[in-house]
Amino acid sequence: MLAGTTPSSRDLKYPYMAKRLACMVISGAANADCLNILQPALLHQGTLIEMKEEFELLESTFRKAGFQEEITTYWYINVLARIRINAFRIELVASSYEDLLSSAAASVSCDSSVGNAVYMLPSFYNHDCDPNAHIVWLQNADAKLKALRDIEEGEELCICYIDASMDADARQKILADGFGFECRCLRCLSGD
Ligand SMILES: C[S@@+](CC[C@H](N)C(=O)[O-])C[C@H]1O[C@@H](n2cnc3c(N)ncnc32)[C@H](O)[C@@H]1O
Repeated sequence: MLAGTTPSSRDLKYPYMAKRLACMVISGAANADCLNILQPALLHQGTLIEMKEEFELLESTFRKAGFQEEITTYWYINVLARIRINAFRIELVASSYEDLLSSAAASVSCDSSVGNAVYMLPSFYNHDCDPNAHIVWLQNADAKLKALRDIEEGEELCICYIDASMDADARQKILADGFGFECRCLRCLSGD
């Protein structure tokens, strides 16, 4: 797991996590290729330019601090592209599992997460606007998978990446803008 407390601006979240990973790689605490197994986000040209500029700043900071150069622009962009669609917002559940989808929707809207992290196995769960499972955090940053209904043997486990209470157009827009895909789940295909 790659974790970090949330910086004040949500926009700073992903570069912040990438910088933490860079420090872990330089110190030998993590392998440089530890996120390579995860699917990367498709990045627009403007985003790539921003990331290159961020990396130049990071590189000059490391150089001033006397670190040998061990990471490259390519590495930095590769990491950010993976963090972008695989990071989870950690929201501790107060006391019960009741009404998990409402709780997830509330946490998305009020930005009350206690941090963000990338988890390897949960990163492989695809999205569904009518999910059969949900990731929860109880006392700490250990992610638990909770079934939301009975699940048939062989049925794919899917979680919802966003607030499922929104209408289909709003959901599609957020998934396209934030995750770079057109949702093809049954609920979206039915227009609900
Ligand atoms: C966190 S990854 C999920 C795991 C990924 N499918 C894999 O094989 O590693 C998120 C990516 O999976 C794909 N994906 C997930 N749910 C989807 C859905 N409902 N419709 C279309 N693509 C989806 C998209 O490419 C999205 O950017």
